[in-house]
Amino acid sequence: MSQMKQFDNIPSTPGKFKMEKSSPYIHRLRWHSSLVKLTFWSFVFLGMILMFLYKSPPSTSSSSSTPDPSRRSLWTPSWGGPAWEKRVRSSARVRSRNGLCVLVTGAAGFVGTHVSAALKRRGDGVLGIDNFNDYYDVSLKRARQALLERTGVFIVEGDINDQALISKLFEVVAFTHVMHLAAQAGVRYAMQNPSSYVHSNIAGFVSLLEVCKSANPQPAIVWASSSSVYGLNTKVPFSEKDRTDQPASLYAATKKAGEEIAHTYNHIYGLSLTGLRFFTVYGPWGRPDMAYFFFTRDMLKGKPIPIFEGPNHGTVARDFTYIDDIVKGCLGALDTAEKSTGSGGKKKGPAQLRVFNLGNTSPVPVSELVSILERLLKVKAKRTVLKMPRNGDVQFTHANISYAQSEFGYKPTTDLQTGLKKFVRWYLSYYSGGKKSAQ
Ligand SMILES: O=C(O)[C@H]1O[C@H](OP(=O)(O)OP(=O)(O)OC[C@H]2O[C@@H](n3ccc(=O)[nH]c3=O)[C@H](O)[C@@H]2O)[C@H](O)[C@@H](O)[C@H]1O
Repeated sequence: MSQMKQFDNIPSTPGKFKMEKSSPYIHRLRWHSSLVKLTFWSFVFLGMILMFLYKSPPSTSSSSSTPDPSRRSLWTPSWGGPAWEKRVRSSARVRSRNGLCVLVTGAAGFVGTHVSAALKRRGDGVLGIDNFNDYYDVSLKRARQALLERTGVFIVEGDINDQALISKLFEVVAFTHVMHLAAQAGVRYAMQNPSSYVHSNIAGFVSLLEVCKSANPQPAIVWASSSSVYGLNTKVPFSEKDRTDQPASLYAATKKAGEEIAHTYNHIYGLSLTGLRFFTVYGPWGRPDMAYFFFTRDMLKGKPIPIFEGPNHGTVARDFTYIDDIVKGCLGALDTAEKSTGSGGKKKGPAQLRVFNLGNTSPVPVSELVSILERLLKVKAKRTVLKMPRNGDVQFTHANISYAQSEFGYKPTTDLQTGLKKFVRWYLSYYSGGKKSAQ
């Protein structure tokens, strides 16, 4: 303590320290005190170095992580080390004969959670990765993570733009498949934060493909495109053969870009790539930014519900698709994905390139969705009819699913009434008793 006092007396700004003429005794005293100071600071410095080495992951490569610059980063990269690798290996271990070994990106997301759980249930090896960004309520993502952890799925916290991390995962596990679901979703939010779409849906996808093309063996990749690529098309139902060159939102444009990028990596490197055009997926553990979710929340709070209508009071409708049907489609696409043909970054022959609609084939007007919710919640909605804003929305979507049906027997079986019933049951139990509040 007395020693500390001595140090306290030393001016902290060396430039302001005034040297005085002094006696030899004082000189000796100063010299002695300098030695004590030097020893003390050496220990402090050494301690800091040891602390730093202890805290940092053994792999130096994590320092190259590049979280989304446009968004508050809620995770600190911490990966690597024997214990971490053991968790990665154990989560990805295949437990059934001929099972797949799948890296699921966006595993704490809505579709990612359901697909990961379904794969794990069949005995496939599953490892998740998610950056836990704050686009919507992070606690919901954490709850999904906890759910998956209970089934033995480990989610690595990291960004798909972190090539060092993804490469490390491929070093530790020879994934046979990648289910790529990490994305910046939402058609309207693109007006507020355009760069987050470029970061996740374009740069992130390219980063992931760069690692996949160099992996040995290369995995087969199934990834989430979107019904929004049909943009301003008016011919229904939407078929994979239709044009997709008039997107109505930046979200749609980045998904369309993803389809072109997939073509390139398939062509140059022999990567097997399957894009799935999801049609307004809904269900338990869903995304709070989607209409069915926040309509439910706001109706329960007695708040008004903005219902969009098209020109001339035209109906706005969606081919709402229940999550379990989407999961079956994802598994079907994974199971029928052929192997990539390249190795070590070199193409050896032509590889599979596919794109499928995964919809429900029966569009429902948004006003009808609200009526179903009214019956299920036993609440009268305060409807406010608004003109559909020109910020990314399209008036209707309707999938032709015959291609997915013929390739892997895709056949949706859940109508909106049944699916919403399951969603509402989940919603009420998840947010029960005011323990958690929907944001
Ligand atoms: O298929 C997709 O690829 C996309 O599906 C989803 O987009 P959308 O179909 O637009 O879903 P969602 O916002 O729930 O609006 C549903 C309906 O409610 C109407 N809607 C919406 C908001 C509102 O305030 N009022 C309203 O009437 C609105 O006009 C619409 O008719 C995903 O979010 C997107 O990430 C992507 O996956």
